[in-house]
Amino acid sequence: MMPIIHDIPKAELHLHIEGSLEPELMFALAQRNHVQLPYGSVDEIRSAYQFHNLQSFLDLYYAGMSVLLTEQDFYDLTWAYLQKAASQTVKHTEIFFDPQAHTDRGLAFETVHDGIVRALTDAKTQLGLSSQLIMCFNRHLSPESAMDTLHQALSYKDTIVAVGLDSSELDYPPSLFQAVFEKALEEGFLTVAHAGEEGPPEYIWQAIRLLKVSRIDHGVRCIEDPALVDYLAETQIPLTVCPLSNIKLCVFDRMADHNLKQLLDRGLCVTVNSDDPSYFGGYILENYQAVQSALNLSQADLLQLAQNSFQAAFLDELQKQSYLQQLEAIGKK
Ligand SMILES: Nc1ncnc2[nH]cnc12
Ligand SMILES: [Zn+2]
Repeated sequence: MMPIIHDIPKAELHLHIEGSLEPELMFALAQRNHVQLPYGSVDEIRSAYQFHNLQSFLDLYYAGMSVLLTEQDFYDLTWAYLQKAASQTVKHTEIFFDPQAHTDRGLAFETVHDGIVRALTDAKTQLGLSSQLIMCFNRHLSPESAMDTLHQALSYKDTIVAVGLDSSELDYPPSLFQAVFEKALEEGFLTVAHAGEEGPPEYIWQAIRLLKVSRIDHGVRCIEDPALVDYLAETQIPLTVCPLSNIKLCVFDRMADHNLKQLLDRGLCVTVNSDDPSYFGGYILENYQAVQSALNLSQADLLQLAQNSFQAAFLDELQKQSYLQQLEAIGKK
């Protein structure tokens, strides 16, 4: 491995906290909460993680969450991810959570939110790791349910910076959620959306034009529309790309086929992220390593990716500049 991958400061901007639930913790929480899992061992859980598309993953992802019941469970889940991220020199992280996947099981919004935020607060003081929290609407659920969830989030504007859109993409275009996103923007939230992971470039255009997103999550199918690629290069609307996820969910057959390097060379603000690290076989470091070796990335490419991650982050200008200067200094060594 190029040691620089571990050592450079990085921001992670596309991480579903529920997707960082490792089989060991899933097992431990199942016992603690007396939840019956359809697996007999940690190994059995791991071997079930074979996916052929996004939906085949989502089915297991939502089932795995059944072990998360208390505020302490959400704290433990988040704390485990934050420790791992800090150990890989992640300095800033922007975490997605899926409130509807929990409130639909009868948990209180507050239970989920408070456990996550308590861990984020501890990470700032104990690990020197800063963060933001992004609340995702599940697009397989109705726009009415999303609006209801937005109303619940209005009391948490101090801790939730943005709203996002995730879950099954095909047949659920961003346009369905235009009214919810308009209301979120009016209330002062930033917006992001998963688009162009499995869905067509048109969904990326809709996310930009109708949902007024600050970033596109995934976005790799933009390459099919040259005008869109030009637009993304010109506006520098970032893409939070998740290489190992894309291979596990068969968006690309092999890492050597991934278009990250093409997009980077075209001048897009591409970032590298882990998406659901427990399910896809690696955290941010393993994602950087995988693209570096499969696509022959240079040290300059790696520094550009790290620089993009801070450029694309919801950080204030001063903090951004401080990380960008650190990266510039490493580049000059
Ligand atoms: N890769 C992904 N795409 C859409 N929704 C998700 N939820 C968790 N991971 C996701
Ligand atoms: Zn995602």
